[in-house]
Amino acid sequence: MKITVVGAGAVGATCADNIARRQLAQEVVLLDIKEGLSEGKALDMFQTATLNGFDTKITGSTNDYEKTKGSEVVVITSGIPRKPGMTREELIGINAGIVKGVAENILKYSPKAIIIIVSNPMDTMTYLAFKELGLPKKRIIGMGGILDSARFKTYLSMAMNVSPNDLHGMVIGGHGDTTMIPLTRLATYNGIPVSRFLSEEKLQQVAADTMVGGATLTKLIGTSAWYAPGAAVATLVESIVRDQKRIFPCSVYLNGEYGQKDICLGVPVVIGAGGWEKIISLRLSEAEKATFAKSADAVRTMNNVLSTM
Ligand SMILES: NC(=O)c1ccc[n+]([C@@H]2O[C@H](COP(=O)([O-])OP(=O)(O)OC[C@H]3O[C@@H](n4cnc5c(N)ncnc54)[C@H](O)[C@@H]3O)[C@@H](O)[C@H]2O)c1
Ligand SMILES: O=C(O)C[C@H](O)C(=O)O
Repeated sequence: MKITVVGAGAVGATCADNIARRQLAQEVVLLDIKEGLSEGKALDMFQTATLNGFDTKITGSTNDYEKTKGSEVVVITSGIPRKPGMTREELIGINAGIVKGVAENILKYSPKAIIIIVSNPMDTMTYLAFKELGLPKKRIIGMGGILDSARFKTYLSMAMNVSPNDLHGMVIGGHGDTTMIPLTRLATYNGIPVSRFLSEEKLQQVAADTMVGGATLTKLIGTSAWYAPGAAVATLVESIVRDQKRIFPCSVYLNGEYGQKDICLGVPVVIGAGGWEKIISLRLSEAEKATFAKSADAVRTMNNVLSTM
């Protein structure tokens, strides 16, 4: 198994590190456009092999796609992150060109790869990759909902003072400050609805904190987050590589599901060796359906910007 991570910045490097530590591949290739960056980070990371107990080979590459040849999974993190006060959507002007160019190069050397899109605005970048590459829809997966759900469970655990590992909950819809939908009604504490433990007001606060989770970190750090994003991508990769058939909310191409067509948006999917294998249809309330439709409208507006570029 060979996995390529494009972009050796904060998220890409953390993702490669998590993939190596979990021994998900024989080789991880880290590629970046910046001279020497990926080679340096790959070597530094490989020097942790005897310390962290893995033997995955980590190779750096400065824009040489030949080294990525035959990758079975490719993660695209290349592109600029937002600064405090910005939205993810503001990154479209620069990141669309980067993602398009990178995806085309990847396809030349790894035509059978499952491609994971991380660069923001993620839902629109996933749609762009799907349209440009012409690959089967199940091989294009946008990562955002796994991270947002991890944040949702973290905020729930802080509000309830319980282990996040006993909490289950999902965030669907767009990966944006105003487009994500934390499904508070369906969240449970080991199968028991969390509404039994938190007031509606507290639950709404958890949802609001989750939605601006990325913006909160960007304000604190000065650039966007990487530990949880890198781990979230590795968790997605693990379900593919180990064919685990786990259910995660991911941005996938919808063709009528959830009442939406011709859009990539976060919905629960089964992730296995084939990429996203099946969309799980949730029984949403009328209010949740309306919020999902609104989220789709906002993402579609961003997708329409692509045709003006
Ligand atoms: N989907 C998510 O959940 C999620 C989470 C975190 C970050 N992000 C997004 O991921 C992206 C990367 O974030 P980061 O913090 O790692 O940024 P970063 O600036 O640390 O790293 C980005 C890297 O991409 C490289 N790059 C730029 N153009 C390239 C090209 N054409 N080919 C190869 N490499 C290229 C840069 O040299 C840089 O090293 C941003 O767009 C950010 O918004 C998404
Ligand atoms: O917040 C960002 O801009 C980066 C990423 O999408 C995140 O949610 O951490």
